[in-house]
Amino acid sequence: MEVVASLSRSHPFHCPLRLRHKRSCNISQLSLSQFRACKEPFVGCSTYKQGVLWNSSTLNGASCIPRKHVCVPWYNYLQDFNQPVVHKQAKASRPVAVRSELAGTGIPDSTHMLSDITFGSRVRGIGFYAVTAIAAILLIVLMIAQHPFVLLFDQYRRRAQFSVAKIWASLTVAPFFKIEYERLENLPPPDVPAVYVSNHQSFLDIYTLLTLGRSFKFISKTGIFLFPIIGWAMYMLGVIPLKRMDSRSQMVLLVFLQPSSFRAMWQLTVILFSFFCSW
Ligand SMILES: CCCCCCCCCCCCCCCC(=O)OC[C@@H](O)COP(=O)(O)O
Repeated sequence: MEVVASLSRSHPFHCPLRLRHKRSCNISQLSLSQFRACKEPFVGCSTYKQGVLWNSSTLNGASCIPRKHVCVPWYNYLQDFNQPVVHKQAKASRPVAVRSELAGTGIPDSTHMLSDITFGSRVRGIGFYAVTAIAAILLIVLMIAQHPFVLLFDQYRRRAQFSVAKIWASLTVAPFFKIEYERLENLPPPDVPAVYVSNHQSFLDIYTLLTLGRSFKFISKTGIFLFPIIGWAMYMLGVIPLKRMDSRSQMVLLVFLQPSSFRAMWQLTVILFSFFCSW
């Protein structure tokens, strides 16, 4: 997993985080762009052209898949926070190589065939989901119990809930992956408002980010809130819902990202996933 951080549009710097599989050298890449929106309000995206595919059947290894558009830069949306510019660029294509591959219609040399999925990989995939489900079922009780107190004493940052989420993510990841953090010191302090953009090459970036133990305000598509337990946890964590194709919902998000908005006042850190850039 790799993080790209930038404090200004002209002077980006890199602070990679790597998420390695214990048995292989495959790396799940994630890139984030971080900006102190209070000083220079803009949001950016990664320029990575390689996607990394993970699913329950391929936990034994990641398959790099080419992506035509990792994201469309958000600069055009947010050049002026007071007057957001409507992006006229053609809609970027969605990364559908995963589905194509499973349907046997993927890019020929991009991924392995279904027949390559070993029994061991299947077992590991099932094990991963079993561990994450059991951990979630146990920990959601704790989250529900402490939620009234969280709302009373820490309504905005919800640190206690993020601590539980960190435990959940750590318990899930530990048996299957070894997370190596590099240049973590380049990240701003937790109480500095910032916007991070993840290229969301796999769902593992969520686990990895949660292990940092920071009170991120994730942006999520609304459909995920419907998942039992995970959706409840997201609600209690204060995850911000976004209807991707709904212009009103998009505008609400843009207002939320303004430096003068509540985000800056609350000293929050926002996580955006880059697929939101390719509406
Ligand atoms: C005790 C249990 C604790 C559980 C904690 C759960 C914390 C979840 C953190 C919220 C992260 C939500 C991020 C969702 C991002 C998102 O919206 O992903 C959608 C993408 O995939 C692509 O969707 P699609 O293009 O439709 O395939």
